[in-house]
Amino acid sequence: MEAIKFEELGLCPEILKAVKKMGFEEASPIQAQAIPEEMNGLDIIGQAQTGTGKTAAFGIPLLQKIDPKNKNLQGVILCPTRELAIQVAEEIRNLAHYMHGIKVLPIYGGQEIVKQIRSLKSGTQLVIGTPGRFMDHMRRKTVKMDDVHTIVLDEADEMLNMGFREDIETILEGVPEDRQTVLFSATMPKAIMDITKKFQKNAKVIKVVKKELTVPNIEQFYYDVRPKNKEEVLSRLLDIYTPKLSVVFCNTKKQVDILVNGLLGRGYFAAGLHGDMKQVQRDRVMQGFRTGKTDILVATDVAARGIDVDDIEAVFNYDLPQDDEYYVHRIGRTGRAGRVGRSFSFVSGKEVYKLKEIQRYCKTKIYAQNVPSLDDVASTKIENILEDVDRIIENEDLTAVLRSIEAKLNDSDYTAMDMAAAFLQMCTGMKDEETVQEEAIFGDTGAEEPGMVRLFVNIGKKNKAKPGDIVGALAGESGMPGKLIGSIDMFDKYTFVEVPREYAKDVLEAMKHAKIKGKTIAIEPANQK
Ligand SMILES: Nc1ncnc2c1ncn2[C@@H]1O[C@H](COP(=O)(O)OP(=O)(O)OP(=O)(O)O)[C@@H](O)[C@H]1O
Ligand SMILES: [Mg+2]
Repeated sequence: MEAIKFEELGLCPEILKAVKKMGFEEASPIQAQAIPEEMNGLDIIGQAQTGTGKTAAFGIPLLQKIDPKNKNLQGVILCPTRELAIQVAEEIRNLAHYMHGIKVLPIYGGQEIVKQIRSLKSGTQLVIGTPGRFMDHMRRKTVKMDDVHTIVLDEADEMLNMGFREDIETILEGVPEDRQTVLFSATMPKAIMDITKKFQKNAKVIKVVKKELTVPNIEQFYYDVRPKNKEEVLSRLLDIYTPKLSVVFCNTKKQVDILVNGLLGRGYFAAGLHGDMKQVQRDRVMQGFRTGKTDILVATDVAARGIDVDDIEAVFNYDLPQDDEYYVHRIGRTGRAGRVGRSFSFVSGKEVYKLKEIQRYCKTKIYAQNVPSLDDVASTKIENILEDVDRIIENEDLTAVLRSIEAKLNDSDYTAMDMAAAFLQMCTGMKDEETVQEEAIFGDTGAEEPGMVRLFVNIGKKNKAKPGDIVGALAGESGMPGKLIGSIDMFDKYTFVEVPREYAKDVLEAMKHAKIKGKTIAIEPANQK
């Protein structure tokens, strides 16, 4: 298809200017096809692959329809997760950058409702919200629905899924009947298409037709890995492919917590994201990931849909997703807006049949690969370093360091080869990075005394361990008797212990396999709670 320029779509000059500023050169196929139809006021069901600009495809025509002089609410965009609501609001704000008098507000649970009410009252025309919190405002009558002319369901299939459906129905009942209802997603199962009839009038289906549901610029691999080896295999793949940013999907919150601890213990900059975390913490994690302070996001499916972070180069299915659609959305966190990406899925035993089914659903090929050996990892590390060496020798001025090397050579019996080998050894060892990591791992864990780190110990429901037993186990396993006892408290199946910061990492490592009265216990930093 001929590329379509934004200028051909009849947009107002302010939006055209904003689109240029955002670096969009031409409209993506879904934008080219959906924007004109939406501007004609039609109800739309839009389906296009992940990362192909659906947000702007519904955001641009919606902004064009907002009357800046009218300070009432006019448009509502619903998203399944808080992080997505924040991100979509950001993209819409960028699109509205040159438009005056338009106020865009994300509202989601976990944020102070009083603050939201105040912002809503100050003349917000466009709200991007999660269904639960939006409904809350409808009930409190803190949103006025009379002038709402457009409602968008981003990730419509997810939102119309059983879990969200009632909320969505309630919201739609509160919106004036002559509204425009717009649904978008990368997947649109038939069952959902049937439901949409209830909410839309003569909806026009706009499907950017592609054979595969996943984007072709993602290389997809899978590995047969026993559950207990997953963490090790993940580390090897991270070391070999060195993705700038990666997302690792797990099926449970608990697995997210366990894996984050494991990766931190191995010296990676990882952080977890799941629904049991406080909102401030979720925001902090996303912020850290977007700015590259954290380079591995370990998440449940809360991060599977819509999340758009430029440098995600790899997605891992640490656990295979339960639903086929989720595979599409999860791996779609990479390979966005024409970039390349890789996905790695772990299967164990019979799960390979599930993977084959996913493959049929996506109409794509997922290639089997052998788990890389430690030798592979070591040689890749060396190759990468030697590539850096090429680049440095070609591009950088080395006069000053050459002088130091010369001095050392004159001063000793070493050859230049000896020194180069020692440097290479040092570079592959990564020892320094681990010490830098220390502070980042534990942060403020809420320990009473300075210099101490509070660790949670999960002793299991039926384990009748006492504080003394735990301290004993800690001391015995880590081989640091006497040093570990800061304070210890006991409540229900969780207890916590405070240990000196410099030992905290060793304790975590040692306690992975520790047993109290024959039962294994789990231990983790308190700031992960
Ligand atoms: N026309 C365009 N040209 C270049 N980049 C674009 C264009 N439109 C959108 N983008 C950028 O592409 C990225 C992906 O867009 P977006 O998040 O809207 O994808 P999506 O189709 O909603 O994906 P998902 O199904 O994962 O939600 C964003 O960073 C967005 O700013
Ligand atoms: Mg999207």
